[in-house]
Amino acid sequence: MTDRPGIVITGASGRMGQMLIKTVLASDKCRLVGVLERTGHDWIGQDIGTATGGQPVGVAVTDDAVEVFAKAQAVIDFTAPAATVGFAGLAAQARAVHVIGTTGLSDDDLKAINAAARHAVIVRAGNMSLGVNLLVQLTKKVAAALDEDFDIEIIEAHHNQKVDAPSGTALMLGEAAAEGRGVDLKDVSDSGRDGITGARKRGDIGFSAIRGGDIVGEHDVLFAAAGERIVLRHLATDRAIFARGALKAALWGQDKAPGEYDMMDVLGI
Ligand SMILES: NC(=O)C1=CN([C@@H]2O[C@H](COP(=O)(O)OP(=O)(O)OC[C@H]3O[C@@H](n4cnc5c(N)ncnc54)[C@H](O)[C@@H]3O)[C@@H](O)[C@H]2O)C=CC1
Ligand SMILES: O=C(O)C1=N[C@H](C(=O)O)C[C@H](O)C1
Repeated sequence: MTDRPGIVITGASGRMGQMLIKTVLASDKCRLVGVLERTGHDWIGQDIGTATGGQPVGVAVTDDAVEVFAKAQAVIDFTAPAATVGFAGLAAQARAVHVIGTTGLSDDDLKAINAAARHAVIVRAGNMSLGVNLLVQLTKKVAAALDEDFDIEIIEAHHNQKVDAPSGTALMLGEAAAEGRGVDLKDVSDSGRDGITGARKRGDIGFSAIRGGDIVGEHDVLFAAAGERIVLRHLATDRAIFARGALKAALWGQDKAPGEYDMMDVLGI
């Protein structure tokens, strides 16, 4: 039984942290060997089962990443950019697969993550669900088939606690649309319109973000031309879809060579 990979979950009390812990505990393909929270959090030292209102599971919440990563074959990390960059170095030192779901990463953060991937397997994606990763492929195909008579707009909606915009998923979709069109997203991205913006520039890829209530995550890719519109849509109604994808990535990464991978690699699509 001990050959099942040991998994550490970071951000144990977060929306995704709690869903990931549930998913790992319910799986017969892995073991939960540690859960991490930020220093000063009320749950530090408590059993994660009792902290979440259930029976003890024999895993105490810790704030010591070095100690807990040493027990891990994989670290699944949905936290915040500064935390994730630190964890990338520490997971690489422990030679643990690092599955990164955290979004809002800067170019410098991405460089640091890429450097850590020289020593260990990192799987990173702004969205770990099967549906969104298929939508990314569809977006690339549709964008390649249409010319700039079709304006591309990406509209996303999330809960009122989300701190980054556009969402990681919206950026994945934007990158896919830009790739399909053979352009660099940095040159055509248009987000945060406000005031007298002027007419829409032909060829731009626009982003709009809605924040409200408990929306789990909704993404539309709109191709709008004179006289017709195509809308590609993904609606997430349960965070379990992200947790399932992340666990799949953690298991997939066990026999891979060091490097940075994404969910397309994991799903083989
Ligand atoms: N790639 C994907 O499929 C998905 C990505 N996300 C992303 O995951 C991230 C987290 O989302 P939520 O769970 O909704 O946020 P949340 O705010 O509910 O949870 C984040 C948790 O990380 C903890 N944390 C922050 N710094 C830490 C540190 N240094 N050490 C240990 N723990 C630390 C916080 O205390 C908190 O418990 C966001 O960036 C979000 O966009 C969310 C859902 C799906
Ligand atoms: O913060 C969230 O909740 C989500 N974040 C990811 C993103 O930024 O796209 C994935 C999902 O949409 C939920």
